[in-house]
Amino acid sequence: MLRASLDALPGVDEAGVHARVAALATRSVKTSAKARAIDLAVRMVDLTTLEGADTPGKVRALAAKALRPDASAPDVPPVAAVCVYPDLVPVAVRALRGSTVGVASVATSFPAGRAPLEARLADTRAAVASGATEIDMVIDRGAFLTGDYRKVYDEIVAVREVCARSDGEPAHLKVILETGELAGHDDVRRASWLAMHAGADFIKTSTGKVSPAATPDVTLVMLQAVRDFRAATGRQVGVKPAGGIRTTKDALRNLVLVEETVGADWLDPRFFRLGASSLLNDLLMQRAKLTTGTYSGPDHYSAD
Ligand SMILES: O=C[C@H](O)COP(=O)(O)O
Repeated sequence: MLRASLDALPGVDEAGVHARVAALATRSVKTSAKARAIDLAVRMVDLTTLEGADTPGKVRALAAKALRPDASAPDVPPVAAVCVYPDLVPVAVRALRGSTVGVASVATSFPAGRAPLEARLADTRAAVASGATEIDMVIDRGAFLTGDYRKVYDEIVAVREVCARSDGEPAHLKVILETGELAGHDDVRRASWLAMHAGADFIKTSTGKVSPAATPDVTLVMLQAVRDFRAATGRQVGVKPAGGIRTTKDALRNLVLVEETVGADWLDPRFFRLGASSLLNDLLMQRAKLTTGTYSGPDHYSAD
């Protein structure tokens, strides 16, 4: 049944996707709309640190930046969430308590996911128990590539179950497809539908540890999937490109893709996020340039 419905999906017109992305890349955002677009992009950032060398101090600094991205411009909005490894969730939760900024955690033995399911569920439970409000899980790409869609589906359902929180509001589940390891756009479409059928709140392109990561082509295919999934089921699923998004130009290009593919309903941090470790300062620099006419050097901002 699951396989039949995934096999029934039409193939992706790769050349058509590429041409559409190229056409949209020539769209410029008018200066009058640019400031608003940059602020929206800031509100959509999942400010990420996923390094073996991460420390509580680094996460506290990141949380401070998430709350007030630019110390010299209090009107810059906070970001959507900080994204950290599970062991650093308690630090982020303490630093962000009482704010609107979420705490996302990459559970399920990120980034490879190569651990027994029980270990991946325990990883997720621990992150949720520590207060994570969002879980970014990886799918089993090995199972997906060998066609074992049922296994991938069942594991997403199982992770979703342990996202339940004692306060009644389940942690939002973002399902990372790691598109750079899939076999092509047809796979991206199939994996998107599989994840959405299994209950994903968001589908996310990449871990940021594999190249290519969030290419505009892949993001477009995933946007088409969430659009068609809502038309078929009535449920609106979010999209999170992540990995390699570094510049304001990249961010605004993503917003154009959203507007032109799925429309204004997705131009909201509840339905579109930008997973990035080094984007925020460029957004702040471009924003300051619009207001003051000059660039502040990178030293003006604390590290992303
Ligand atoms: O989930 C987010 C990604 O790990 C961020 O990747 P990046 O370091 O290339 O921005």
